[in-house]
Amino acid sequence: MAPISKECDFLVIGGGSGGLASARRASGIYGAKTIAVEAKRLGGTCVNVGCVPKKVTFNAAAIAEAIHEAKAYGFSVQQTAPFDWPLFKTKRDAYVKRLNGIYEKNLGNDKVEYIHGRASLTGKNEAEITLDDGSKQTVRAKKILIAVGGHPTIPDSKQIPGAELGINSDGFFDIAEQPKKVALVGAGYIAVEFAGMFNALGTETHLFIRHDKFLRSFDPMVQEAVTNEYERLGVNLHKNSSQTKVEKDEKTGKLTLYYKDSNGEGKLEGLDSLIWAIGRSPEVEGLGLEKAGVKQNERGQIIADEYQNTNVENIYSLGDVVGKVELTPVAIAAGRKLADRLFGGEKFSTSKLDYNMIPSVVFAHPEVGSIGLTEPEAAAKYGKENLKIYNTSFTAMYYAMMEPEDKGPTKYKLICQGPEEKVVGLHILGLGSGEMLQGFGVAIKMGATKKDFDSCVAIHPTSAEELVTLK
Ligand SMILES: Cc1cc2nc3c(=O)[nH]c(=O)nc-3n(C[C@H](O)[C@H](O)[C@H](O)COP(=O)(O)OP(=O)(O)OC[C@H]3O[C@@H](n4cnc5c(N)ncnc54)[C@H](O)[C@@H]3O)c2cc1C
Ligand SMILES: NC(=O)C1=CN([C@@H]2O[C@H](COP(=O)(O)OP(=O)(O)OC[C@H]3O[C@@H](n4cnc5c(N)ncnc54)[C@H](OP(=O)(O)O)[C@@H]3O)[C@@H](O)[C@H]2O)C=CC1
Ligand SMILES: N[C@@H](CCC(=O)N[C@@H](CSSC[C@H](NC(=O)CC[C@H](N)C(=O)O)C(=O)NCC(=O)O)C(=O)NCC(=O)O)C(=O)O
Repeated sequence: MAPISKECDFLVIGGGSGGLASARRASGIYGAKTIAVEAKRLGGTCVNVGCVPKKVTFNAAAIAEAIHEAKAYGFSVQQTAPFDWPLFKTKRDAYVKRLNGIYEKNLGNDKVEYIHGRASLTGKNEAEITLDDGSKQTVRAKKILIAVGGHPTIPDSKQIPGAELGINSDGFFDIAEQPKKVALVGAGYIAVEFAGMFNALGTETHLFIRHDKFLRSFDPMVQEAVTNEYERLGVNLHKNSSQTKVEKDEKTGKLTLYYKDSNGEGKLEGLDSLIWAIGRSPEVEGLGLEKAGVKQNERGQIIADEYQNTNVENIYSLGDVVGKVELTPVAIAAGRKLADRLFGGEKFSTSKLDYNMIPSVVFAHPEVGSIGLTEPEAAAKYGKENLKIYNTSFTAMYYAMMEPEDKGPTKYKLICQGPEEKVVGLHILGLGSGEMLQGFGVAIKMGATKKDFDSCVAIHPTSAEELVTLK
C-alpha cells in the first residue's frame, strides 16, 4: 500500500444524501477535519438519477394532465405540438448539473475536503482512493462513514435471455426521445411512478407485475385503488406475469418482450424501451469491506445497529447501503444524527434516528401517502378487536367540473388503536396527498389520537379537512 497521504477525523465514503449531510454537519457545525469521497457525481442517487429528476418529470406529467383537465373548466387549450421531450430533458439535465455545482460549493463552505475518486477500505482506519487519472491516495481516519448507496437490480440473463437489452431507472434519465411504447417490470415505487408518468405524457405504457396488484407493501386500500386507477387511466397492466426472453430487432432497434401470464404465453413487440424496476442492491463491490472486517447480511447490505455502528469500531454505515428504509430524508437524518453523536459532545452522546413512523409518498397517479402500520400489520400487532378503522372515499372538488369518466379517486384510511384511539397508521391517496402527509406526520409522530384529529377545526374546502371530520 502507498504511504499515508492524508489524515482526518472523519472520512465519508459516498457523496450522496446521507454522506453529504453527515460530512457537512461534522465539519461545518463541529469543526471535525472531514474528507468526503465521491466516485461519480455529487448529490448521489437522489440528485442525479432519483428524487430530483423524477419529481421534475412528475411535474411535467402533472402539467400534461392539467392541460387535459383545463378543458372541463372552460379553457380552449390546444396543444399545437407534441410534448418536447428533448427540450425538457436538456433543461432537466442542466438543473441537475447546477445542483452538482451547488453541492460542491456547499462542501467548500462547510470546509469539507472533497476528493473525486473511488474509495476502498484497506484496514480499520484506512482507505485507498483511486483518482480519475488512476493515481492513488491513502487516507487514515479516526472514524469512517460508509454511505455508498445502491444500484438498480437487473435480472440474470441466464434466467431471462436478453435481459441486458432492458435499461433501469438510471437509464430512464438518459432517454433522449419520448418513447412511443414502453414496458416496465416491477411493482414498487419506481415502476409505479415511471409507468404513471409515461402514461400521462402519452406513451403507450405496459406494466408487468408478478401478482394481481402492485405496491403490495402498502395498505390493501392503496394496492387496490391505485391498481384500479392505473387500469382506468389506460396503463396496460400485465398481471401475474413473468418474463421469459427479450429480443432486439437490429434493423429498427425495437425490442420484443416474451412473457407468461394467466392467459399463457405472450409477446409484446415494437418496444422502444424496456425498464427493469425490481428493487435495488447495495453498491459494495470493490469497497474492501472484507479487509476491514465489516459484516454484511445475505443481501450484501452492510449490517449497522440503530446508532449506525457496524461491527467494526469507528466504522459506521447508513442510507441505502444499509437498506432499512431507502429514502433520502432517512439517509440525511441518520447522517446528521451520527455527526451529532460523534462530534457534538456530551449533549448528543445518545443521538440516533428513530426509524418508527417514517412517512413516505409514492408519486403515482394519484399520489399516495403513507405513515405507520397498514391495517393487516396493525391487526397482527394489536389484535383486530383493539382497532378502530376510519375510512372515507369521495370525489375531490377539483373534479367538480369534469365528466364522471374523468374524475379520479380520493381515499383515506385512519387506523386507531386502543380505547384512546391512538393513531397508528394513516394511508391517503388522491390529489395533493404528497404535500398533505407531512403535517399529519408531525401530529402522528407526537402520538395524536382520533380526538386530537377531531379537535382541529377543518379548513374548507380542502381534501385534507376530511381527515379531521372522519366518522
Ligand atoms: C428513481 C428513484 C427515485 C427516487 N425517488 C425518491 C423520492 O422521491 N423520495 C425519496 O425520499 N427517495 C427517493 N429515492 C431514494 C433515494 O434516492 C435514496 O434513498 C437516497 O439517495 C439514498 O442516499 P444514500 O446517501 O444512502 O446513497 P446515494 O444517494 O446513492 O449516494 C451514494 C453515493 O456514493 C457513491 N459511491 C458508491 N461507492 C463509492 C465508493 N467506493 N467511493 C466513493 N463513492 C462511492 C455513489 O456514486 C453515490 O453518489 C429514489 C430513488 C430512485 C432510484
Ligand atoms: N417516492 C419515493 O419516495 C421513492 C422511493 N424510492 C426508494 O427506492 C427503493 C427502490 O425502488 P424500487 O426499485 O421500486 O423497489 P421496491 O423495493 O419499492 O419494489 C420492487 C418491487 O418489484 C417487485 N419485484 C421484485 N423482483 C421482481 C421480479 N423479478 N420481477 C417482477 N417484479 C419484481 C416486487 O413486488 P412484488 O413482490 O409485488 O412482485 C418488489 O416489491 C424503494 O423501495 C424506495 O425506498 C424509489 C422511488 C421513489
Ligand atoms: N422541499 C423542496 C426542496 C428544495 C431543495 O432542497 N432543493 C435542493 C435540491 S434537492 S437536493 C437532494 C437532497 N436535499 C434535500 O433533500 C433537501 C434537504 C432539506 N432542505 C434539508 O436541509 O433537510 C439531498 O440529498 N441533500 C443532502 C444534503 O443537502 O446534505 C436544492 O436546491 N439545494 C440547493 C442547496 O442546498 O443549496 C422542494 O421539494 O421543492
